[in-house]
Amino acid sequence: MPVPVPPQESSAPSRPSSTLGVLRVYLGPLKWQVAGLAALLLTGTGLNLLLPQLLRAFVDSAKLGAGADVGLMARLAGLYILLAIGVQLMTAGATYVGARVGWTATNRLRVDLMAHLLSLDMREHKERTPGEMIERIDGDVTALSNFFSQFAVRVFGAALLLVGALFMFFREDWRVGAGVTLFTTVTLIAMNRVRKLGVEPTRLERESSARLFGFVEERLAGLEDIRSLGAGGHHLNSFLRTQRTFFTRSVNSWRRRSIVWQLSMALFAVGYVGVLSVAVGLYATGAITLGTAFLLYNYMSLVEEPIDQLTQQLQELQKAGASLVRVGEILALRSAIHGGTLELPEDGALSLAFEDVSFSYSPDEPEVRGVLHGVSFHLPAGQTMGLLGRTGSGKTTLTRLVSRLYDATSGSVRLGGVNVQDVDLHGLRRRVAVVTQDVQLFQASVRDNLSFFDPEITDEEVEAALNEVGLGTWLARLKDGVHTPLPTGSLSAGEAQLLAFARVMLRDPAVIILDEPSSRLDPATEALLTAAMTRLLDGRTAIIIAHRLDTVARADRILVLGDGEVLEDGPRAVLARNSGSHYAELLRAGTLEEEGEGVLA
Ligand SMILES: Nc1ncnc2c1ncn2[C@@H]1O[C@H](COP(=O)(O)OP(=O)(O)OP(=O)(O)O)[C@@H](O)[C@H]1O
Repeated sequence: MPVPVPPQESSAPSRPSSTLGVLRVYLGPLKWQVAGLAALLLTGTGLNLLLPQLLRAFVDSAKLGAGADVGLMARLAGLYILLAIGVQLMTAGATYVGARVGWTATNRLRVDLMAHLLSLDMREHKERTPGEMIERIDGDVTALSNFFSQFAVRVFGAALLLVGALFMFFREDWRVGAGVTLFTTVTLIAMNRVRKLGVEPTRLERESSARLFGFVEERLAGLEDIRSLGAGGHHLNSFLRTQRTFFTRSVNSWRRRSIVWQLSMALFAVGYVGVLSVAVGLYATGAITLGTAFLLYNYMSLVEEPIDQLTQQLQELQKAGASLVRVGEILALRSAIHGGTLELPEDGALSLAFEDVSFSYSPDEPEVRGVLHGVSFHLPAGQTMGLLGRTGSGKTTLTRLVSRLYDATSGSVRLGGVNVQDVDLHGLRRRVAVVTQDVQLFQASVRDNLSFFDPEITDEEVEAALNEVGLGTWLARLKDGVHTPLPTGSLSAGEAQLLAFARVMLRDPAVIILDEPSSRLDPATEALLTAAMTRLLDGRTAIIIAHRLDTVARADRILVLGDGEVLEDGPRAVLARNSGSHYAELLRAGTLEEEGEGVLA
């Protein structure tokens, strides 16, 4: 089984950005299925139009009374049944092929969109909420899927049937044809106008529904806080208000929408009366047979169905159009971060250097002050650097530049002497591991959580990594070992950190960036973490955003950041001896956590 390779900015395949481009790329390879669909629809429509002709022949033969050819009538009835079954089979086939085309095209589009979003750089992600991204991948693509799968079948099929039925009317009598065509045009225009009345109320209803779900999701996520603050009653009241709005908007939108079918029923009642009156009139004058009168009535029902479909689908068509534009916009986004061609060595630690690095989250707005200013340091291979600084001084930002979540606005970041911008991105991210305080766990087995779903990593390797970070006894308690599902939220903060360490162990990176947990852990867990950290950092280059003196004490070097500038950088032992240094001051204060901010300010 091939190992899934995470999408990279540099290797992202070129994806269509225009609306037509999206259609061409995703429907193009399915051209034979689309052709098959058209054939099924055409045949089905043809058969459908033939049925009333058989009915006419049957009625006209029956009218002859005793002289009727019973054999012919039986054959006509048999043929009618066969054709009716044929129509049903064609319709079922067209629905199946349509759905298949729709799902195949949109599944590919969904995968491409997902891969594209994963490959976009952090700047793009910060500009959109995760909810918006989910709406693009799910909501818009589902709208498109409906469009691909149903539009062809419903709209194209309905249009074919309508044109066919009108043609048949003209064939029988051009005056009837002209009358029904006029009726069809007026009905289509009127229903379209009326349908528009429902658009805004429907939008408001959907907005309320989204708000209701958003409300529930947010409150469930913050359940602990809500309970501990005793805010349950307040939130329930807000929930009732949100629900009431949803209800009133739903009723309003239903009322508006119901006008459409009420109008449709009224118009068709008029249409049927008109056609029947004409048919009866023509029959009375002897211009047509009774069978033809039946035929006209039947063709009228073949006009009603497509008009209903067409007006219904028009709204879907508008929705799909808007989705197609939005999907095209997302696919047109290009990551500003591109990988280079150089490969980092596969083994061994690497030195890390910042050379006069400045960085701003908004490089296009010079009036916004950047986060890092002229940062320079050199961390020899295999050494650990303790990174200190008060909140907001730029510590996390500095580490983000190493794995190229962002690129320096000026200056360069070098790994093993090579500018990170010249290195292949996939390779870079494989060699640089980041452990944040906020460990992300997935609804998957322990094994998959550690290996990131890489089947090449064996169970034994996963077990070894867990044992190495001190989670051996925890693992022994699990029912199915590494295959036990790991429910989100089931781990303590310390265990989650240790799992994150085990993940890094499995990857064997050259550089480790570690944002140490700032929350206090119990002494036993701290001891475990410290031991695991020692094993993790052994023989690797590391930056630790340190919150505790213990951790800093293990660092070879110390760098103190203040407002994005290097306040102090040097070997820890030297700084500790220099009583005037920031670091020595911190040591005198006794703890980094409680008093660090005051000292570093
Ligand atoms: N994605 C972002 N977009 C814009 N500004 C950001 C972004 N991330 C951080 N900042 C800003 O950059 C500055 C430095 O943030 P950073 O997270 O690097 O600080 P820090 O030293 O790691 O702080 P802490 O110790 O609280 O984690 C802060 O003013 C912060 O508001």
